[in-house]
Amino acid sequence: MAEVNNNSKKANDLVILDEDELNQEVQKTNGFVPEAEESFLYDNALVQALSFEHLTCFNPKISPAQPGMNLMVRSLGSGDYERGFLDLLAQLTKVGEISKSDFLKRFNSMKGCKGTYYVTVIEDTSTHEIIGAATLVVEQKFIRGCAKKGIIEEVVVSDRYRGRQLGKLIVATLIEMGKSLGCYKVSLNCTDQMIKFYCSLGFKQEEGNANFLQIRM
Ligand SMILES: CC(=O)SCCNC(=O)CCNC(=O)[C@H](O)C(C)(C)COP(=O)(O)OP(=O)(O)OC[C@H]1O[C@@H](n2cnc3c(N)ncnc32)[C@H](O)[C@@H]1OP(=O)(O)O
Repeated sequence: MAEVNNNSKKANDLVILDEDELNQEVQKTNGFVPEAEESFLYDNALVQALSFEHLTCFNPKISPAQPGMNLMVRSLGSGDYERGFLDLLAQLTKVGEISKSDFLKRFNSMKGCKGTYYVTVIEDTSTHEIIGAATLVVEQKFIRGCAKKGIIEEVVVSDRYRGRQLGKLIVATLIEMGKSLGCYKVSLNCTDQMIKFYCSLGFKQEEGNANFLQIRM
């Protein structure tokens, strides 16, 4: 549900739209959503509540609530298209041509899968640029008494901000988020070169179970 300003009525009239109506409004405006109406993929209170007190891998200490001057760790927002979120992802892999309308359709579809997609970003609040991102996907299972498993994907820090612990910060944020959401484990796959980085955050290669297989379509 979202509140939008309905200009055909009085200027301050607000109406509540369901998901389909919101998508129609987005199409009418070619994807543009005024900043005042920004919505977030998940509740930002979840990030702010995470404690990093027990973590020893940060020197100096930083946390999602205190990531450093002019930085903010939060959920992906509907306005992050303009803040360079996709340009940042392009530093990780191919992104392709994505219009604002495409972005918002995918954003709303993810938001509709409540409790599944936790795309998390770091914003430089002095420039309003997205300079770090990573995704936690929470997979629901039948095994282990209907358990939940977390998967970390698409970890990237802007090349202008690397070496400032922000990669560790965003991954540790998603690990702690997975814990607080009740995941029994969190996994990821990465290149050989990145193993040391992830092991420094507690990931382990399990003997006899460290293979990652795929078919590319
Ligand atoms: C599951 C996945 O998504 S895997 C894909 C990972 N992402 C990428 O490869 C995209 C391109 N790379 C990046 O965006 C960044 O280099 C990141 C996200 C990997 C690391 O971001 P940074 O903010 O630079 O990391 P941070 O400053 O927290 O570094 C922490 C440690 O990891 C090490 N490290 C950082 N990047 C790398 C790397 N590419 N390879 C090996 N080690 C690395 C650092 O040297 C540092 O080690 P130290 O604590 O011993 O000094």
